[in-house]
Amino acid sequence: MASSASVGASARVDLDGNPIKPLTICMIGAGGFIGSHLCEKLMSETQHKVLALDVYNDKIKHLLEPDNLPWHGRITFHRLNIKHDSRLEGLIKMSDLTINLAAICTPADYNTRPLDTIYSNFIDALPVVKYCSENNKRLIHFSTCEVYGKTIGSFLPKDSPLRQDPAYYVLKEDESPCIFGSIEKQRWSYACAKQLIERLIYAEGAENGMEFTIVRPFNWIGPRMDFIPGVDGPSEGVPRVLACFSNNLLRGQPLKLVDGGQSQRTFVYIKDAIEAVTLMIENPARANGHIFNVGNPNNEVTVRQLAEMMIKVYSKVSGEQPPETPTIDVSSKEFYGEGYDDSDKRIPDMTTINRQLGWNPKTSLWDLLESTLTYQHRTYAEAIKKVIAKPVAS
Ligand SMILES: NC(=O)c1ccc[n+]([C@@H]2O[C@H](COP(=O)([O-])OP(=O)(O)OC[C@H]3O[C@@H](n4cnc5c(N)ncnc54)[C@H](O)[C@@H]3O)[C@@H](O)[C@H]2O)c1
Ligand SMILES: O=c1ccn([C@@H]2O[C@H](COP(=O)(O)OP(=O)(O)O[C@H]3OC[C@@H](O)[C@H](O)[C@H]3O)[C@@H](O)[C@H]2O)c(=O)[nH]1
Repeated sequence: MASSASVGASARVDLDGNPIKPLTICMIGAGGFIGSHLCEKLMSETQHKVLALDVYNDKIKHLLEPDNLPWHGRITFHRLNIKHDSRLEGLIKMSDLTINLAAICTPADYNTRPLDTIYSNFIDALPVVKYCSENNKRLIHFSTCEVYGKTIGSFLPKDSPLRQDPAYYVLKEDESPCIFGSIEKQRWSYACAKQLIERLIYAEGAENGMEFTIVRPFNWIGPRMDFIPGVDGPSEGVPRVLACFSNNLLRGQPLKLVDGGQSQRTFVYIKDAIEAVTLMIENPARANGHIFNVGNPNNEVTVRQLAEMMIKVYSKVSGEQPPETPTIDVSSKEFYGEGYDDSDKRIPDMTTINRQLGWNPKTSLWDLLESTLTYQHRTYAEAIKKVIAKPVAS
């Protein structure tokens, strides 16, 4: 099987050996964490054109300027909010493929801004699906591993041996149920909105023949994820865990473990995950009609173990001593507020993506943290020193 990434740009072939035709891709949410890495990959390794739509472009500025970049003319930025912009349909019509990444996707928002979360993840995605269906355009939609919610095993007694049986916790696209908490646990507003848009896309495929692929990312992490509060984001903002812990490390503060850091996650390096998305883009016959878990089942840790590893790696890359009190426990109510709840464990089943696209992640958790924290230190350490030195206005 020929790898699409291993051959030169001029002679690139898909997984079945057919030459890859250059596509025009309408990428919505291109200015975010995943979008910025996908744009980088598409510009440096392929001949595809990208219409990059977002309200911000800070994370892709290096791809847009200056004019003499080798991919000049293949990427154009369109500053627009898909909630209310009549240009959206035209841009989808001009493209061969639409990729929708736009979303509110930070857990601190799910229980505190549930309306914005539901609108962003369901209502705002509706016109994108409609325009793709009506205009016979292919759609790659970004959903989430959160649609699985909690594992079946989490409902078994604590000492049940069945908890060790993968049948009770491995998450399979075509078999696992979606298990959310009660309505007052507003954490699940995001997962529920994502689930309904998945069902709508699936139904468009079944009833109207729309060509679609749904991606369920399992904690993709790497450089440019979210923001560092008080530097390139609001001081009171709460980003996802990688940026929360990076912020604590940069400031020499203890890392906060929500409810003791007992939840488990599998983390995958963004650059590995982007390889999977590129395969989906360039192998429509293998990707259409499928839902794909994209994660790294070998990189499982509790949040406490993640914190401990990040402390060690940061000390290595920065040359600084770890904080005297490395971690502290905080309750979820104190950290996220009322209505928070959590996924207990997230191991992706890899059968579908292995079979359809032959993809496997490569990077260990230690290695991906080393490159990511090197980036965080290089990008933010000086800025943090300045913020800390600034006298607080009285
Ligand atoms: N990073 C992960 O591990 C992860 C995990 C599961 C799911 N996802 C999903 O992947 C997608 C991308 O995630 P990300 O980590 O890059 O998030 P991100 O927040 O970095 O990127 C989302 C981008 O969408 C843009 N956007 C939001 N609403 C918009 C609107 N109305 N109009 C125009 N642009 C808008 C934002 O400005 C942002 O740049 C999301 O759908 C998210 O739910 C990501
Ligand atoms: O400072 C912190 C931040 C977070 N946490 C914990 O770390 C874990 C991971 O938190 P993240 O912020 O990365 O978010 P989650 O993994 O819960 O959800 C994410 O999963 C997939 C995507 O859809 C979203 O990007 C997001 O919802 C949670 O258990 C959270 O409670 C801490 O213990 N301390």
